[in-house]
Amino acid sequence: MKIAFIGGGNMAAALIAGLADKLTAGANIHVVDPNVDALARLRLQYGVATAPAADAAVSAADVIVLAVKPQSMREVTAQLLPLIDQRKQPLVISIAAGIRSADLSRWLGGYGAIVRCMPNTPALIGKGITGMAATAGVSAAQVKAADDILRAVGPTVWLDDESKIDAVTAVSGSGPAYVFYFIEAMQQAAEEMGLTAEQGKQLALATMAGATQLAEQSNEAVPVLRERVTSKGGTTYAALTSMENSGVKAAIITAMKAAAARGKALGDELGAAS
Ligand SMILES: NC(=O)C1=CN([C@@H]2O[C@H](COP(=O)(O)OP(=O)(O)OC[C@H]3O[C@@H](n4cnc5c(N)ncnc54)[C@H](OP(=O)(O)O)[C@@H]3O)[C@@H](O)[C@H]2O)C=CC1
Ligand SMILES: O=C(O)[C@@H]1CCC=N1
Repeated sequence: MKIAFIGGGNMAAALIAGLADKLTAGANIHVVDPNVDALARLRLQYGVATAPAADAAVSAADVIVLAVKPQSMREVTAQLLPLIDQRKQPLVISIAAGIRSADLSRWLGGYGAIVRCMPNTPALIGKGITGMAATAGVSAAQVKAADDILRAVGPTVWLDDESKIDAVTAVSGSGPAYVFYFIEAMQQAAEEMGLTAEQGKQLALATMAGATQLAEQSNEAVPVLRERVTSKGGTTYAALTSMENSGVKAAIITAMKAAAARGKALGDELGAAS
């Protein structure tokens, strides 16, 4: 399978890391990006082929992964339009937040074979998760190809309705940043209470990983696991009461809804702008 990435930035690099390792030899991956430094890094690390602009290798690809910023997508599809074989209909996978398949299809001359998906950066270490939705013009073989590609970096979750991708974006696409933010807060608190930065980091990371794995492996619901930590009148109760009084849970829910709303707004703005 020949895969062409359009855009070789953060998220493309995370996917390529997983793919180069698991799915296919690096030589079958071609990356297009105007940033020649980024291309040099990808060549060196993963042995992929690269080019500063879309070329014949894109025309020859079985799968084209659109991994540019949502704001660049209109321009990129205009560059790709003359290079894509409309009869062969190679699979187009977009990972961009907000951009809808219907707009991509229109920009690509009424294109049918589009899968929209939302991966996340833990893909870099094969621990990603991706929400996916296929348009009606995607063949069963292409659905499998899309699933194989994204599963090289973690599990996939297929959605019956593309509009749900905005919710996936808010949960798992942006999610790693919330987790890092929480870890940063734990580390800062650790230091303010007299631990070293290294101790704070070690304790916070092990706690995050341990609690997550416990939640995954336990038969009990997450609130039950939380209650198990919370002794009556104890330290956890003091912390959770403080969080509730500060509205932490409500603020997280509001923040995630803001992420989903931003995804929808990007789709509205950039789709309508075409
Ligand atoms: N980062 C994340 O955690 C996630 C990101 N996404 C989505 O992935 C997409 C990429 O995000 P991210 O990797 O973070 O962004 P980056 O800015 O890191 O990567 C985008 C890359 O595309 C390049 N580019 C710009 N114009 C073109 C062009 N015409 N042809 C080819 N390449 C071009 C950019 O070059 P230059 O810098 O020179 O402009 C840049 O290297 C976005 O649409 C985002 O919504 C999805 C899930 C998670
Ligand atoms: O922040 C963003 O817009 C992208 C999409 C999900 C994660 N990063």
